[in-house]
Amino acid sequence: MTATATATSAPSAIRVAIAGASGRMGHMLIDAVLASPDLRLTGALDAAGNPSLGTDAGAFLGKPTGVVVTADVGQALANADVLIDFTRPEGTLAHLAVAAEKGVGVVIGTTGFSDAQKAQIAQAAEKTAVVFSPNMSVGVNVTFKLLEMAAKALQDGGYDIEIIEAHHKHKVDAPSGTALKMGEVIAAAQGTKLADRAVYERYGDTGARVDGSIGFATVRGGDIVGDHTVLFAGDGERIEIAHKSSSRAGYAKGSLRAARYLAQHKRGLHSMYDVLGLNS
Ligand SMILES: NC(=O)C1=CN([C@@H]2O[C@H](COP(=O)(O)OP(=O)(O)OC[C@H]3O[C@@H](n4cnc5c(N)ncnc54)[C@H](OP(=O)(O)O)[C@@H]3O)[C@@H](O)[C@H]2O)C=CC1
Ligand SMILES: O=C(O)C1=N[C@H](C(=O)O)C[C@H](O)C1
Repeated sequence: MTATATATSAPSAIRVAIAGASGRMGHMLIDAVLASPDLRLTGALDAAGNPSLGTDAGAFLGKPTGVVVTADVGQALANADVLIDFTRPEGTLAHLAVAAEKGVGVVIGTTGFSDAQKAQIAQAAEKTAVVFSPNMSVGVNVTFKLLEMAAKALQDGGYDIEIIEAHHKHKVDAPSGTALKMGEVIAAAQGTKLADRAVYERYGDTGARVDGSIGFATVRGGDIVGDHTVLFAGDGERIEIAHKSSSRAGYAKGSLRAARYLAQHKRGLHSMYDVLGLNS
């Protein structure tokens, strides 16, 4: 989706603030919100020292919005129903703490959280509604479902599982949040835990592959938006389940669906499965 026109928002529009406003996802999200009549951009947040601070959030599109990019979380959330946050874990957690106090819903797209940080998100979701997913695209979430099915069906067939992901050269976390989630989905479908099976590195005299392990391989380069392939390697055959993003539009579109979903919820930790009705 590339939004081309600025829509006039309805009086009842959901008021949306964007964190990471000048980032790759921030720009996609601002463009998408401005093109959605049922949403209104009311806040834009970025890191202290970011060159966009003090400028109009729509300046990069040549579309003034009247919303000025700020590093002040309280100011960015003053008139917001929902915050959409694609920043870094420490930024997201700081924004979430303020949003939880104000009862502002939060869509968290940021990846790279530790287990302790994920527990903080769950705690904040007792006060406000949160959608937390390492991938907002409908296609990736359907891919998770396909992986659940494949992992169950192939469990006793001696298939070795490897997850290969590729992203642009600016990405700072590895493996991607999506790749980790794929590993979790597969492990859970097989009645196990990823932590007991994951192999994140191989180098030198590794020995033979450990049966039942789930291997991860990471590629970084150029402007690759996001590719994920899960390989089930058996005797005499291989199955590959892959998703490839050629644009960030799918992530933005899914995030807006999550924002609309949050406008109907007061608290609780929700996933994109909840938003998309994929739980059954
Ligand atoms: N769930 C999903 O569907 C998707 C998730 N992602 C995830 O979203 C995140 C952002 O990705 P992307 O847009 O490519 O990254 P960018 O680096 O392009 O943008 C991040 C933005 O957040 C700002 N930021 C960084 N640290 C902080 C902080 N501590 N407080 C406030 N703002 C901060 C950056 O400002 P500055 O440049 O000044 O540091 C920048 O404006 C990543 O974790 C990525 O993995 C990405 C795509 C899809
Ligand atoms: O950093 C990115 O770009 C992306 N990050 C997410 C992840 O870590 O899974 C989602 C998507 O793959 C793009």
